[in-house]
Amino acid sequence: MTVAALDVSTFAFTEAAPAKVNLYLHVTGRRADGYHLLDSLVVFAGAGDVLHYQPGPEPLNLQITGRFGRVLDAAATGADNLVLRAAHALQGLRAGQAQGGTLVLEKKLPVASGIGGGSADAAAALRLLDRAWNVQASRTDLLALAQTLGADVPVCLLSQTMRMEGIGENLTPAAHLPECGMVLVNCGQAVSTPEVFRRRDGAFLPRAALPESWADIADVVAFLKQQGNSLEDAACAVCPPVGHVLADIGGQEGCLLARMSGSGATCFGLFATPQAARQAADRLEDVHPAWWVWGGGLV
Ligand SMILES: C[C@@](CO)(OP(=O)(O)O)[C@H](O)COP(=O)(O)OP(=O)(O)OC[C@H]1O[C@@H](n2ccc(N)nc2=O)[C@H](O)[C@@H]1O
Ligand SMILES: Nc1ncnc2c1ncn2[C@@H]1O[C@H](COP(=O)(O)OP(=O)(O)O)[C@@H](O)[C@H]1O
Repeated sequence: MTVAALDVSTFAFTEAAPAKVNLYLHVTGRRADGYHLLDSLVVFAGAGDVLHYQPGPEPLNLQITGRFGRVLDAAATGADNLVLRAAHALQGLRAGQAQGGTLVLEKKLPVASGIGGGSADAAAALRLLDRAWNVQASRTDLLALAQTLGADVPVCLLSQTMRMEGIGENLTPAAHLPECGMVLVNCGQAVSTPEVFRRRDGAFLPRAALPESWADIADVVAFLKQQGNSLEDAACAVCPPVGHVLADIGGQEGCLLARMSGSGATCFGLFATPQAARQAADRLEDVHPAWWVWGGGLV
């Protein structure tokens, strides 16, 4: 249900759900069940959905607003929504903790776009409701719950720079990036993750030799240029506009690196400063008003 009338500024609890960005993503192998093993450096952008919660006597319900709320309505409504699935999973962790109230999800991130919007929403719901319901679940319990909700939910629960391996369950802290800017661009075409994995070909890539610290953003970019996104070619085949998006980001003044995130179609550009990224985003938005474009800093 998309509702515009609720005044979320009066809601007691708010939680950000930042976009996940895979700075590099190597498919390193394949499990017996067909899932692909990954090695990825994951960061979180200042862009994101926002989740609000007001406890109340009514049964727990979710309303969705925002630019992409309507898209999500068609794709995942009611109890299937990752926010409600996360809420119910958390209730299951502590019998007797069930509470009612209204959740409002401001859906600002494009759906099925490689930046983990649904995973970020689920993770935000776990953080928010753990606090609101005073569940006080341990980090281990929350991470285990997160894993049952999706491969990217554990990293989104932490929402900090991490190296992600396995299919998302192996997380190790990674050095924070030096101050830099990021542009995110999505052409508006949803991309199917299973199809992109199915179309991927080529050799498995090795695990990257990730440094323990960065001197500056040039150091980060030099490292990232030695890596790649193993799913980029497949995503370009499924969704040819990805190639144009990459060229347009890469052609922006000050762009240090342009690459696709996750299984696409969202692509990112790295810049020296958040201001340079915002300026590039403004220019891209002028030329492509139908695209979703964001520019700013990292979390
Ligand atoms: C590629 C990544 C990288 O962060 O990001 P997104 O593109 O989703 O943002 C994730 O690993 C996405 O993981 P997840 O969110 O679980 O993918 P799902 O949509 O549930 O997976 C759909 C299907 O893709 C294939 N799949 C997915 C993940 C994986 N490591 N190997 C796979 O082979 C499987 O066929 C799976 O059934
Ligand atoms: N709250 C939610 N936000 C986004 N997608 C959701 C949500 N709940 C369920 N979904 C479903 O999860 C799928 C993956 O969406 P999303 O996380 O945006 O993809 P990606 O990780 O590729 O960016 C979508 O097709 C959508 O149907």
